[in-house]
Amino acid sequence: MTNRVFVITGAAGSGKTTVRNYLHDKFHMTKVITHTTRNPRDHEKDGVDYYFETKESFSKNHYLESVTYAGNFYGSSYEGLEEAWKKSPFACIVLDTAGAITYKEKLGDQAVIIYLKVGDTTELRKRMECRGDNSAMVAKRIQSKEYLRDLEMPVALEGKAYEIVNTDLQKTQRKIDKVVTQYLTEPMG
Ligand SMILES: Nc1ncnc2c1ncn2[C@@H]1O[C@H](COP(=O)(O)OP(=O)(O)OP(=O)(O)O)[C@@H](O)[C@H]1O
Ligand SMILES: Nc1nc2c(ncn2[C@@H]2O[C@H](COP(=O)(O)O)[C@@H](O)[C@H]2O)c(=O)[nH]1
Repeated sequence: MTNRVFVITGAAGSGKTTVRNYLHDKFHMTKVITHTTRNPRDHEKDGVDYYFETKESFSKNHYLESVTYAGNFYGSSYEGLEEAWKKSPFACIVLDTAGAITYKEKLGDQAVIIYLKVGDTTELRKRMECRGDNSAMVAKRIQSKEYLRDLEMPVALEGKAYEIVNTDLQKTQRKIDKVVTQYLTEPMG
């Protein structure tokens, strides 16, 4: 089976992490843990949700791609992806749209991009607040140019990504199942 990485992208609060966890639980995909300099949220653990870094330690890793998002650095390492593929042929990762574009450019068909769409920005804000995000952080995030950019599928991903509207989570899961099944059942190359 060809190694693939399922890249879940979309705006903050659109449900990327929820879908990534579904891919892990249902299809046993290995999660690629990324690196960030932002502070952990209350429930987040180092090495599980992210590798939490200082600016100095962040700069020492070897990244396939890295970005600045709402004033913090984020990056995904080559080693993280290779390690994930040693455990299972299908890996999954959560990235902003800039990272998703880079994955598609660098990995071609090995990167399966799923863009989650939630058009209602009031709903996105509500989801972040319900998740327990600090309200000052939410206010900063929704004013960031990266958040505003990720509200729409980027032109560079048109025709190269699956777009799934994530309002009803059960419907989303069914659509995700259809996408993944195509790759599970493809003939040997
Ligand atoms: N379809 C849905 N309907 C309602 N709530 C949802 C849905 N999908 C996810 N959520 C909830 O919305 C909140 C945000 O989801 P999640 O953390 O997965 O988003 P995210 O895109 O990873 O966000 P971020 O980029 O800010 O980390 C969570 O509390 C999650 O349980
Ligand atoms: N391009 C990358 N984007 C990443 C990476 N790790 C996470 N992210 C995305 O950043 C924003 C903000 O994340 P948050 O956890 O602070 O809400 C979100 O869109 C993530 O998907 C990465 O390594 N590269």
